[in-house]
Amino acid sequence: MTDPNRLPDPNIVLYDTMQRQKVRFEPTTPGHVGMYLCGPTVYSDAHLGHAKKEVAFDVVRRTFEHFGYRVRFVANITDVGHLQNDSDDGEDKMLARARLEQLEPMEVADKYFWSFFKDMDDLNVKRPSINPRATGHIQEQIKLIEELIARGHAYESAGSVYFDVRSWPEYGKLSGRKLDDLEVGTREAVREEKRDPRDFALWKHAEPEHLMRWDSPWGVGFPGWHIECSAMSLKYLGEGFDIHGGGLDLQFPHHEAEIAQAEAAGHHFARYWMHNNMLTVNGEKMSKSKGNFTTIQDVLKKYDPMVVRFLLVSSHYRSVTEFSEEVFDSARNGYRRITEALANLERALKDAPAGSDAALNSKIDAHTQAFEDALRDDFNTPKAVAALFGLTTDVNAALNSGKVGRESIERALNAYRTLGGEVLGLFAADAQTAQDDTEVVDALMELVLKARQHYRLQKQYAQADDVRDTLNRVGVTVEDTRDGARWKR
Ligand SMILES: Nc1ncnc2c1ncn2[C@@H]1O[C@H](COP(=O)(O)OP(=O)(O)OP(=O)(O)O)[C@@H](O)[C@H]1O
Ligand SMILES: [Zn+2]
Repeated sequence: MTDPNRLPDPNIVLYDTMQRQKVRFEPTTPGHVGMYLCGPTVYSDAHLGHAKKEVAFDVVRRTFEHFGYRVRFVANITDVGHLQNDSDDGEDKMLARARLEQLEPMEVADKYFWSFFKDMDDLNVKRPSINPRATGHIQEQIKLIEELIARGHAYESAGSVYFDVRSWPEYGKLSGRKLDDLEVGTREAVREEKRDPRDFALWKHAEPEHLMRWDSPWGVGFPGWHIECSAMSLKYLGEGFDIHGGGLDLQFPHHEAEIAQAEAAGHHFARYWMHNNMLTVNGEKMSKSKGNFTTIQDVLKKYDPMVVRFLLVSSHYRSVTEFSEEVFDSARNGYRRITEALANLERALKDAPAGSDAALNSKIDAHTQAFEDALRDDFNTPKAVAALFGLTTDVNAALNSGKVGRESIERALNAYRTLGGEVLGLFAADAQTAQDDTEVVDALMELVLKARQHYRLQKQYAQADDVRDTLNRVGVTVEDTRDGARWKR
């Protein structure tokens, strides 16, 4: 178990997209971390790409908690304002889906909100401390837009309000884009409403057929996509909060717009920016619009959720994760190696002698240290997983060489449960499953070995060898000792 009295670790380093380098994390409030993560637009089932992002930031959160910080993790739900093609015109993604499924827009939002949380629960992603929805924060968004108008950074036009990018020279600082190089993607009609085609919508006038609508100082309308995140992160995390996260593809325009909206209104925004890289299929980003996606639920029909999570943490959050059957198979084997060592330890604990094994203890401590150092260095999960494999090799060697003292077994079990379980989140239901399986497997093996013994006593050696060969084929070896037959895998 993570020590609940551990003092906040001052040596956590993270890659800050804004500063374009690794920097040491220094919290605004000592011992606390405020994190905001851009959540899903709830109009369809989540795919494996979304899982990469959620698991990546779940590990960031768990790492801070492990290192003695109290984390407030805010992740929003976008249920209005995200227009198709991420631009300022086109239909709202929620409304398009509502039409397709013949549902109320809020029914669509709730349906996919719950399916998203079911997926995340399955993947053992911790629930956010606060999970604000855009439609529940219309007042906060209107207030922020009013502040921007008052300061001369936004203007009303035909019932919509736009952010005036020319009034804010820092626009582009996160993504490194120059205003003059930006493409202009909107239709002519929308362009005519804007002073500059690159201005983006803060509030949109709602046509009579538009179902999601609210009163505002500028008439009936709905908020733009970006404004919700500036308003809700500041509301729940306060000025100059610590970390803002999201997918690399959100850097522009979404995060750029979030920063401009908050800072131009006079607020201090996020102090560190973290972005996860993409999950790819044949080298291309998995995405809904490309149609090359596999939903999390479809993946879970075939693979254990903990194997999926293991696959995701086996690559770094800032690296691309390529998705294929082969990658899954190797993740399954890797994950099994670790859970089998855990099960072997649990089995060994039952009749472990008292005492401790100094050599094994120091190996366990060294692997724990390597694991923690890896995570301190920009949440390097592949290196942390390598430390778990190192632990597994040493644990297996010790168990195979004879009886290990109870204290050392408990120390190893604690390392697995803390590092693999609490920090990487890899043993959700499985810690239980591994234990249940162990009991079943033990009972079955006892029966099988009894049957083999019976054949041998009857001098039916061919049958006895057949039992042993069959077990060998599935990786179980049988040893005949003076105390009877023993098996191991
Ligand atoms: N393949 C992916 N790998 C990692 N993160 C992803 C991937 N696809 C989407 N995300 C992240 O999930 C969040 C929501 O993405 P979004 O709903 O736009 O998904 P999408 O499949 O890219 O949809 P669309 O193709 O319609 O843009 C974003 O933060 C995005 O960065
Ligand atoms: Zn956002």
